[in-house]
Parts: sequence; C-alpha cells; structure tokens
Amino acid sequence: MADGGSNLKNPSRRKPRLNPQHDAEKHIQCKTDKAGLREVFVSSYKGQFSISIYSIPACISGVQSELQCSGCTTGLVGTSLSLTSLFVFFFFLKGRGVFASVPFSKGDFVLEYKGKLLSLDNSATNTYNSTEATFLFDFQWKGKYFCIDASLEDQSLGRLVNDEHIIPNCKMRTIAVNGMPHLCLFAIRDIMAGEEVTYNYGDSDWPWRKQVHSCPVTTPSLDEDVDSSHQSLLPSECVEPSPYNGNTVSDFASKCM
Ligand SMILES: C[S@@+](CC[C@H](N)C(=O)[O-])C[C@H]1O[C@@H](n2cnc3c(N)ncnc32)[C@H](O)[C@@H]1O
Repeated sequence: MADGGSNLKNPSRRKPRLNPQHDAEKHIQCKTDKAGLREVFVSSYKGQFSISIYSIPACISGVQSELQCSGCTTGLVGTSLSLTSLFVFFFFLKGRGVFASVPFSKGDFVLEYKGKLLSLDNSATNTYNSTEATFLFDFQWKGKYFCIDASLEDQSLGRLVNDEHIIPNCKMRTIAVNGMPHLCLFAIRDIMAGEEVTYNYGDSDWPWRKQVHSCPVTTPSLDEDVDSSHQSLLPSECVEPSPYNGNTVSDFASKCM
C-alpha cells in the first residue's frame, strides 16, 4: 500500500520536537515570539468579566454610581451598592490576552516575558504609574533580586498574558542566555488551539481573584520554577513606586543567528 507521503503514517519522517529549553533559547536570541499565538482583546461578557468584592481603597474617589480609581486605568471602575457598606463591587475587564491558535503540548516553551532587565544593584530611579506597574515582574536568580520591566508597549506577547491562579496552563521559569536571566512561560499541561494562555501571577491578593470558584482544581507544577511574581498592585497600593532602582540592562540579548 502506498503511504501517500503522510508523516502520520511514517513516524520517522515527522519533524522532531525541539527540546523546550533549546526552543526558548532560540526565541530569546532571535527576539521573536513563537508562531501559533495571537493577541486578543477580551471584551465580551462570556466569562471575561470577574466580579470582585473589595473594601473601598484610598485611591477611589467619587460616590455611589461613579466610583473610579484616580490612578488606575486597567478597568478598575465600579459601582457602590451601599453607602454604608465597606464593600463595593468591581467589574474587571481583562483587556488584552494571549490565545493559542495551535495546540501546545505539556512542557513546551510558549513565550518569553520580554522587557528591560532591572537589578537592585543598579542605582537609577524608576517611577511607574499604576498601569505601567502591572507590567513589572519580580524574581530571584542566583540569589539576587531582579525585575523585568515590560511596561513599554513593544508589541511582544509575553507582557499580555493574563493571570489565572486556579487552573493556569503555563508556568514561569528562568532561562539563562549569555549569562543573563530571561523569564519564559512553559506549558504545564496540553493547551488546545483557541485556549487563553495563562499563568499564576503569584500570591498577591489580586482584586480580580475575589470571584467565587465552585470547583477548585489542583495546579500541576514543574521543577525549576522561578520564585517570582508580578508586583502587587492592589487598589490601595496603586501609586506606590517600584522598589527597583535599576539601570536598564539592554545589551545582553544576542542577535539572531
Ligand atoms: C501584565 S498585564 C496583562 C495584560 C493586560 N490584560 C492588558 O491588556 O494590558 C496585567 C493586567 O491585566 C489584567 N488582568 C490580568 N489577569 C486578569 C484576570 N484574570 N482578570 C482580570 N484582569 C486581569 C489586570 O488589569 C492586570 O493589572
């Protein structure tokens, strides 16, 4: 019987799967995002809004139906249900997110969280507004503290991946290239085409997590996970400056070979 040229019928002719670590290194060096991912603005009502109950933070001004955070622009707009209550409902819009347009397998490299690498050793003072601060990712590497500042709108996708602390499909790990750390997302389970790429932002009490989940699921884990998190940006902290006073380290990335 003719095999029709199908790789499915002849496994030896299938393209070998790239080692995920090498795949990550290749994309870091080429400074490109992987094919098979796309940016989507999450704007429909179908599960894209979360409803949070939260005490009224100091940065909120206004009364009753027009409460609005003076510093935040990430969808932090809410309506007071009761003047006497310390609680208010907020409707959070996720904004942009990253979706897989092809399937990914458990273990695959998915994306790099690109940005400026800042170190506590560097002395320049950076200040961020509340929106920019949501793109700062703190992590430890070789016993030192670093931060990836992804606040610049650079068209990269890693900075647009949203938080999911119960059933994330990716986990952040550090990958060293040319002696410098890079933050990369790897799939911790199979990801279907059409699924949103997510990871756990860390242990902060993020306001959008206040929604009720009826079916908690245990999160699978990988070794060598990075001990890291986005900087906490609770409404009451939204004008706090970044603790990082670092110079930009921008010359570590290799040119595409
Ligand atoms: C690093 S940015 C992610 C990209 C962002 N969605 C955007 O459009 O720029 C982090 C911000 O996304 C939003 N976000 C992330 N995960 C979310 C979630 N699960 N629910 C609601 N908003 C989320 C919050 O506004 C958060 O401050």
